[in-house]
Amino acid sequence: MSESEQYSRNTLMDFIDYRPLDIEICDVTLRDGEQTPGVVFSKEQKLAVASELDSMGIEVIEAGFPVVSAYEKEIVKEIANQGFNSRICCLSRAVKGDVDAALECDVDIVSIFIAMSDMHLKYKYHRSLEDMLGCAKEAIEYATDHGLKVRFAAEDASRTPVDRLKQAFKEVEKDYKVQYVSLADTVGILNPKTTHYLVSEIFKSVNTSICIHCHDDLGMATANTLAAAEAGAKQLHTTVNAIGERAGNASLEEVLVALRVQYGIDRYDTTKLNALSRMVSEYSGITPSVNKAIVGQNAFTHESGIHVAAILEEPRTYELFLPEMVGGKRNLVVGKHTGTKALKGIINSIGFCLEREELCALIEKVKVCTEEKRKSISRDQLEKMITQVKQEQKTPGSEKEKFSI
Ligand SMILES: CC(=O)SCCNC(=O)CCNC(=O)[C@H](O)C(C)(C)COP(=O)(O)OP(=O)(O)OC[C@H]1O[C@@H](n2cnc3c(N)ncnc32)[C@H](O)[C@@H]1OP(=O)(O)O
Ligand SMILES: O=C(O)CCC(=O)C(=O)O
Repeated sequence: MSESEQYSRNTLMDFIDYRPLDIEICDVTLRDGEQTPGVVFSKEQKLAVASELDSMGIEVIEAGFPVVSAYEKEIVKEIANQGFNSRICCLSRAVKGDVDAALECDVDIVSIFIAMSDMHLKYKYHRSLEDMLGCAKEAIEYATDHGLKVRFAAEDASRTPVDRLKQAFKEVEKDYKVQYVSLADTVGILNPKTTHYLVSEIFKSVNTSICIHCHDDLGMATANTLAAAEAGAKQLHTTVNAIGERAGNASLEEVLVALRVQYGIDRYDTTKLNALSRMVSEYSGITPSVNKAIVGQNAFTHESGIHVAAILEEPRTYELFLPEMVGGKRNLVVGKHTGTKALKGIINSIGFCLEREELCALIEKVKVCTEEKRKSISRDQLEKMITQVKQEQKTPGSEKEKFSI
């Protein structure tokens, strides 16, 4: 570890008793991500995203929900037959027809879900808990009898009594071989503490690996996913660019980078994250906000004079990790908040060299101009300004030209 990396470590982690995480990622971009209103991926697009996820080392890819349409089924089957290292999973209701569709797709795992919260039982199914659990057990039995591995997923788990979840998971565990039980925070009601409590309680009472599926309605999906991992969840669900129902899911980018910089898990190829984000952004038509962590346009963009001056000495002063780690690029912007050191560094980097007075004149011009126009200055505009300043300095007494951007 370099000296600057050492300085950049979160030493507060040393005071907390973290156990090493035993996790895997199940990326659900192609299923929950596609449930974003208006998003429809083509077969080629889903294959391209799956291929990138596979090459990054993502353990499980949820390729779709085959019963949704004939085309969806065809795509899931094609992804399942690519020979990826990632295991391929698909979604299924507790309905024989859905399991049949999964079987036709040659997936490795089928995720059979039911909700067991009073809310969903009453208003969605209009059926009793016993009835729905019976359907789930039948579907699980049918799937396992036909050689499918099964994840038993509790939709709306975060609004389901914990004892009810424990009981249901125990019953299923007793009679069937399921690979995972899954806890979904379907409406994003959890926070890191309640997530930790929920997962710890289930962890104590089951012998099956636990999955966590978080939504971002309160902006806590990534934090909750990590809290779940700390409480013993094995499989963490993510989507690229955090797309998904309503406010989306836990972001793949955030979870992978947090796992790396906070927990030392570095087996995923994070250098592909920015390219993958752009791919999903193009295919989904949804651009991440400029200040989105890791893949947003501003994630490595700096303007403030004090920051840029320090970054020119050592980027880690104002960057938790270097852009190369996530396939990103640093961008130093000239604008209202630019200082002399920053400006000098930036103009030197593009091949200009100014005397002290010229530099002072340039910075004044930059401030006036950006405050008037209320935007930063492009590279071309900067070069023109430099030429103007040089000209003005050569002919003292000449009237200063006003720069317009
Ligand atoms: C939390 C989640 O993300 S869950 C996944 C959500 N994803 C989707 O809905 C994918 C897109 N959906 C679709 O294309 C369609 O809704 C389909 C193909 C799944 C079903 O279509 P339809 O057969 O027309 O049913 P419809 O959507 O009207 O209603 C859903 C039915 O499934 C039932 N159902 C819902 N979840 C489950 C479940 N986990 N197990 C069993 N039945 C379920 C509902 O009770 C309802 O039954 P009903 O028709 O007897 O009232
Ligand atoms: O838990 C799962 O795997 C699926 C459920 C889901 O998508 C949700 O509840 O939001």
